[in-house]
Amino acid sequence: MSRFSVAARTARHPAERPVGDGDALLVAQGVRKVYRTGELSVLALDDLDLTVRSGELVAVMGPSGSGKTTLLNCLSGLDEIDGGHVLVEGNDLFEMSDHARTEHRARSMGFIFQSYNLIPVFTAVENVELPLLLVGVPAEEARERAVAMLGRVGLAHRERHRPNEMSGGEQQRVTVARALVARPAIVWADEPTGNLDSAMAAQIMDLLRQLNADDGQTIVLVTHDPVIGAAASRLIRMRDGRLAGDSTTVPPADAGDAMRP
Ligand SMILES: Nc1ncnc2c1ncn2[C@@H]1O[C@H](COP(=O)(O)OP(=O)(O)OP(=O)(O)O)[C@@H](O)[C@H]1O
Repeated sequence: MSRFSVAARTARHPAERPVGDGDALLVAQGVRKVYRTGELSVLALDDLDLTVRSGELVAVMGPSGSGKTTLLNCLSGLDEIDGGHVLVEGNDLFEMSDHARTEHRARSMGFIFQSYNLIPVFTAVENVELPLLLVGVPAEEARERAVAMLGRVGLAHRERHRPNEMSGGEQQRVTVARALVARPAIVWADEPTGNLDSAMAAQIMDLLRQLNADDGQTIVLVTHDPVIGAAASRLIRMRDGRLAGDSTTVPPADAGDAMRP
């Protein structure tokens, strides 16, 4: 077991949301997305159906241009769709006003991007507490929860560091802490290990696996890396805007360790 796994276990929070009961958390039905540029149009999602259950760790793979990032952006409500429905915890994202969708996203979703997207003038703990402050958690409680979350990702000693004072792997662990601190229903990650070397990538995936296993945190991640994909509990393959494969596996408990060079 890695030191991150130990930290995650020993500093565990009580779950604030019932998890892992196999209920459908997200249901996408007949989702279509068309990009139009002048006369050209690209059908990026083609009548796509997908159900994600509470507690799943889903990897989305597929060739470049197959629609992985579009799927993430549309199913999280970051981008508009051209047809179909996306229900998150029973709420149809695209029947809400833009304002309501933004609020719903802030309360029920966390995001991890390849490029970290941390606020450069904020310290690690200020970055992590931000999602809590945005949904009205009192400052003192937000700070306590952010500090605890940084401990869980193995960064207690970096609390007061700014992003440019941390390694890429450390910055990505801060973004993991920021994405999970509010215990969102679902965390979306687009190439979360894309900027990291293989050892750092393995640490981040190990951390995500541990948070998924300990808290039942639902995570959907897009990756090009077959090693990362194999460490997920469910692997979805995309081709031409459609699902081309969907397999559920139970990776061995030490899959994270096996990824390490
Ligand atoms: N903003 C956009 N405007 C026009 N076309 C777009 C836009 N974004 C994506 N596309 C097109 O939509 C299709 C799906 O793109 P998407 O980025 O979702 O694929 P992807 O599988 O994530 O690719 P990659 O692995 O290269 O990141 C591609 O044909 C792409 O060229």
